[in-house]
Amino acid sequence: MAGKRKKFAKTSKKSTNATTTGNDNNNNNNNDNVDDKVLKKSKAITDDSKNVWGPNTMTNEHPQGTKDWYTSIAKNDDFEFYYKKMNLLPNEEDFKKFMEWLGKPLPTTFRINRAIGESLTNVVKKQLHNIIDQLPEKMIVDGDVVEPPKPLSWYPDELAWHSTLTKRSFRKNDQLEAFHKFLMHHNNEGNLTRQEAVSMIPPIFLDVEPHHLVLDMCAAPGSKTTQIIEALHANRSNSNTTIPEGMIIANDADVKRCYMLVHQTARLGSPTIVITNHEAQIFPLLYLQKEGETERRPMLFDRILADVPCSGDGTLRKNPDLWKRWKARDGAGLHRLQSHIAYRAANLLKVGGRMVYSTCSLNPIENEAVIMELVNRCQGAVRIVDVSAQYPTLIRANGLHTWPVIDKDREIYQDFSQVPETKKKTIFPSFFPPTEEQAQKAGLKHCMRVYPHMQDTGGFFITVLEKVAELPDQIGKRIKYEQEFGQNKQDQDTTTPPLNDESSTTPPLNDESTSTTTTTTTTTQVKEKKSAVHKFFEEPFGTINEECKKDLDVAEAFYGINKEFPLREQMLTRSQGSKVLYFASKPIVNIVEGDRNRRLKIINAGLEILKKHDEFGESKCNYRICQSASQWITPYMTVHNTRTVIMSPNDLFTLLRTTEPLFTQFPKSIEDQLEALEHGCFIIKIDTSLKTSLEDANKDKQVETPMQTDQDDIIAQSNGMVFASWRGKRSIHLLVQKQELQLMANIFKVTIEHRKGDVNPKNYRVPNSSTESPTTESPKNESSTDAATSDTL
Ligand SMILES: C[S@@+](CC[C@H](N)C(=O)[O-])C[C@H]1O[C@@H](n2cnc3c(N)ncnc32)[C@H](O)[C@@H]1O
Repeated sequence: MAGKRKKFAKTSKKSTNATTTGNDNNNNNNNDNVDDKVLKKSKAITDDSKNVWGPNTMTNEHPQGTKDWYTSIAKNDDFEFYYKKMNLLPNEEDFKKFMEWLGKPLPTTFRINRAIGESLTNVVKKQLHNIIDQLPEKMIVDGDVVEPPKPLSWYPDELAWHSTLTKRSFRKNDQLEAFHKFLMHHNNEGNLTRQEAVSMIPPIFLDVEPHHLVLDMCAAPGSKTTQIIEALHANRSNSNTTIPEGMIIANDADVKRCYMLVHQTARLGSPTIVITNHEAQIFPLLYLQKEGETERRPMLFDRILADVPCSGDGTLRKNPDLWKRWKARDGAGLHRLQSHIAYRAANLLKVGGRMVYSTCSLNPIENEAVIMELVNRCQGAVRIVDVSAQYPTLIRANGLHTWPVIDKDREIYQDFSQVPETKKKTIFPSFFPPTEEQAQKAGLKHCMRVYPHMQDTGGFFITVLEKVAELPDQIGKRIKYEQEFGQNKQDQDTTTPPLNDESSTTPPLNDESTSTTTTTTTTTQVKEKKSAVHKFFEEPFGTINEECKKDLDVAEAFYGINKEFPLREQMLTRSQGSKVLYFASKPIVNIVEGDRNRRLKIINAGLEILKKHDEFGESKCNYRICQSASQWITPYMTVHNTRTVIMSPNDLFTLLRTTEPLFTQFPKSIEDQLEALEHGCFIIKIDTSLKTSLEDANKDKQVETPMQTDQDDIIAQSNGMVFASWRGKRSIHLLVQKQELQLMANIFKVTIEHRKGDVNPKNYRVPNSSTESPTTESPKNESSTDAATSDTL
């Protein structure tokens, strides 16, 4: 596969790569309110994303964002009282440091997206090292010593970086200009994702492999989802064109935030993703049909991430406004929802599978208490995994074994018997710590706590769990299922035990309080509640019909797509006769095919691969290739087929510089190929090894050569790039969003020249095969029609 395959699936100029956040869970313990709060928070996240580099609250004009401002705002007596009593850090000095670091601005951290392919990853790393080499070891900005960016020691392959530099420092120090430009440029390009360091931890402990079926239960805005997608594409390299076997379902209860997920993941151009809109605690059981079997069987996941909604006090450095609002009851109010989600995760996990439970909260009621509740409820079927040997340079504290329960009036209870009747509606037995013996038996110390002062980050809680047996209430259901289908045989691979279905899962937690609880949301109430955020209007996905298959026969012949490409088998559509076809990995198609999976509320699945182009005029094939999927299909287009034209980086400059370059603007050999090409869609592939010979060819033709030797790194980025393009009468047009082309032109330092005759380059007119003029022959409004889709660079 071309090393640059992802390069062409980027839609994001300003990524909404906000890091994880807890819910804004003020003043109540009713889980139903989560949704409204989430909506508000979702707005906050969108707004945050505008501020691409530097702490979110930072502006240059306002004292907000200065060190002193942080120190002054970082105060909340209740918070300090609560966590002191919780004995979070028994050593007084450590607790002091913890409080002190919570009052400091959060450094900027970013991740190089591994999914961009090996060669581009190396180019980005090399550029970064070059910039850092030019910086002094220490710089003074605003009287403070600032250091050049450093890789996070614990993150694999130098892919995650940390910098104490902020927007403010960039503006105040000329030496930092190159670094600032690097960040802006690669962030816009989708090569980097800004993400809090601690938020990168859960996915790396999930240990995702390319064939895995993964569920990300609370996924929006999607920074961890993108990490998981990268792991599913881990085999992606220049030489490996294999289409991934695995899949990730990225789910969120908030439909608006699901669209943030669509946007965030579109940049990666992956056929492995499905975005769904369910409450995680009642995520439906899906059914897969294995090869050679006639019946569908319950589908269990290899990996599940439960990055649950939480009170979010681990994000105080990033969201200092939270200091004013922090309340002990915020965490308590989410405990039961978190427990339900964790139990549903355990339910949907394969035996032998791994799940990670995480929060950006420091509160044991949302963390260890939830884990203990899960372990107890699963009666040995789920165990906490000791991962202390993994990522040893990541500094972390052990999970707590004990903690008091403290209410809003600062009353402290050591066990449930001390709780007055009036408070039993809000304080549950599962809030309380286990006995020391139980904690040891469960391995509670293997939970991980990351505190701000340990390595200059936010706070996070992470626990890795493994399912070692079927859950007690799954066993009876499996036997019943096997009897029903006459398959009373043992599954050898442990992957298919039937389990709780949506309707029968997440029964109330097994604590005595459940029956007396009136204010806590039960599963039934959750299901019955039709909140506005759950309205779902998406057209369902389905497989393609016979008529469409006939069209695909034509497309196959037209583009010279070889039989190894699953053109019909891995194709989805939203309605028969729809203009768009989607390419998806096998398990996704399998799910969509199953009638029993109809209740799955799919927002998006796979990626757009073929689109009808009725309005484009003359072509033998009804479908054009979408830019987002061109990286996947191009390696399967036969070399001798004329619908792939190999060009040099010089030709790329010509393509970028001129909105619709004439065939005659290219070297003779390419001009001839373009002349010989039938009208319609084709693929341009950039090959940097053609550089020298085509420079020579350009000389003969006296074509300007914009390439300069000091641009080598940038030029290397173009190797393997593929562009869906349109062959007109005498000129060609890239089927790529206009803004993406502009961005590329910026990267390659090319000024776009609009040729005489480009009346309105933003709004091309429809080409007409009989009357088209060479200067205005491209598809109508190509860029803007695709703007909301993933059909982009
Ligand atoms: C901590 S954030 C997740 C952050 C995300 N994992 C990331 O890394 O970008 C929690 C998410 O849970 C969602 N949420 C809240 N209640 C939920 C529920 N019952 N089921 C599923 N998602 C829920 C919120 O909309 C929010 O997007």
